[in-house]
Formats: sequence, C-alpha cells, structure tokens
Amino acid sequence: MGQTFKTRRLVEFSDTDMAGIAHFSAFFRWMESAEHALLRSTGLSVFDIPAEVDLPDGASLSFPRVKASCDYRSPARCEDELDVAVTIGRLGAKSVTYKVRFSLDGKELAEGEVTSVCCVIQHGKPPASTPIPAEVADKLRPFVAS
Ligand SMILES: CC(C)(COP(=O)(O)OP(=O)(O)OC[C@H]1O[C@@H](n2cnc3c(N)ncnc32)[C@H](O)[C@@H]1OP(=O)(O)O)[C@@H](O)C(=O)NCCC(=O)NCCSC(=O)c1cc(O)c2ccccc2c1O
Repeated sequence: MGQTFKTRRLVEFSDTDMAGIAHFSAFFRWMESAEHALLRSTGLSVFDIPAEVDLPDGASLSFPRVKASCDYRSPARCEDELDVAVTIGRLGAKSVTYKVRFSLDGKELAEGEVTSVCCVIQHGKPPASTPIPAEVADKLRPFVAS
C-alpha cells in the first residue's frame, strides 16, 4: 500500500451553486490544490521543478494536465469540511496520474483523477513532453498505490 497524502478543504459559499451544493467545477480546483499541496509536502514546487539535463535559456519544466475526471456520489454543502486523500494511480515515464478522494465524516462524496505530463515549457513554443526527472519521480514514488 502506498502513502496517502491527506489534507482538508472547507466548502466556501462561492464554491456552491443555486441548489446550495458544491458546483462540479469546484472539485477540479480542489483536486489541483491538493496535488500542489502534495508536491509541497515533498519539497517540490509547481513553480520550480528541478531538471536533470540543461534546458534552453528561459525554458523550464512544468506539468500541464492532459486529462481530468470526477465521479460525484453525494453532495457537499457550504461550510462542510472535507477530507481529501491523494494517491498516485500511475507514475509513468513522462506522466503522473493522481487519484483524489473527497469524504465527509467517513462518507465518500467524490473521486477524481488528474493526469499531468512533464513538459519543457519555452516561450513561443508548444509544450514538449519529456521524461520525469529521477529526483522528482523519487519524491512521487512513495504515493504510488500498489
Ligand atoms: C502535454 C502534451 C505536450 C503531451 O503531448 P505528447 O504528444 O508529447 O504526448 P505523448 O503522447 O508523447 O505522451 C506523453 C505522456 O503523456 C501521457 N498522455 C498523453 N495524453 C494523455 C491523455 N489524454 N490521458 C492520459 N495520459 C496521456 C502518455 O501516456 C505519456 O505518459 P507516459 O507516462 O506513458 O510516458 C500535449 O498533450 C499538450 O500540450 N496538451 C495540452 C496541455 C494543456 O494545455 N493543458 C491544460 C492546461 S494545464 C494547467 O491547467 C496546469 C495546471 C496546474 O495546476 C499546473 C501545475 C503545475 C504546472 C503546470 C500546471 C498546468 O499547466
């Protein structure tokens, strides 16, 4: 069993819709925040991903998303404090797929997945996928669900 990164999320008024429940898009923002928090917990930052090879001047590594989905099982409401659990479903050569589970008092509300691809970002050029640096993969590996 891999490590699970756990965090919490308060449902704000602005996260909810006219039905008084959290809007589906809010879960995508919460998945993004939870992933960034997992990265910070390992010492990584979305703004400063260490490359193992020299990059062209002005280029940097980044992780644009190529796929995101979420299954909604039970609604979340304003001022609910959600438990958010993040694991890694797949750590590939160039991509990482995070699995995010949202629950309230032990009841599962939603489960989503986001796939990010390691890319060289250079102004004026399209993102170019590249292998995840070993240092980064080593920090993510403990979260891979076995
Ligand atoms: C990202 C691309 C350049 C990839 O294109 P490419 O042709 O190079 O991809 P490959 O076919 O070679 O595959 C590489 C790698 O990706 C996996 N993969 C590709 N597509 C999918 C898919 N649809 N689903 C699942 N997996 C996919 C493939 O399996 C390979 O993985 P391996 O592990 O097996 O090696 C190109 O697709 C592209 O440019 N796409 C557009 C990206 C985009 O515009 N995304 C939306 C905005 S990004 C964003 O919102 C964002 C949010 C954040 O929170 C960030 C945080 C930190 C950094 C950046 C962020 C960010 O950009």
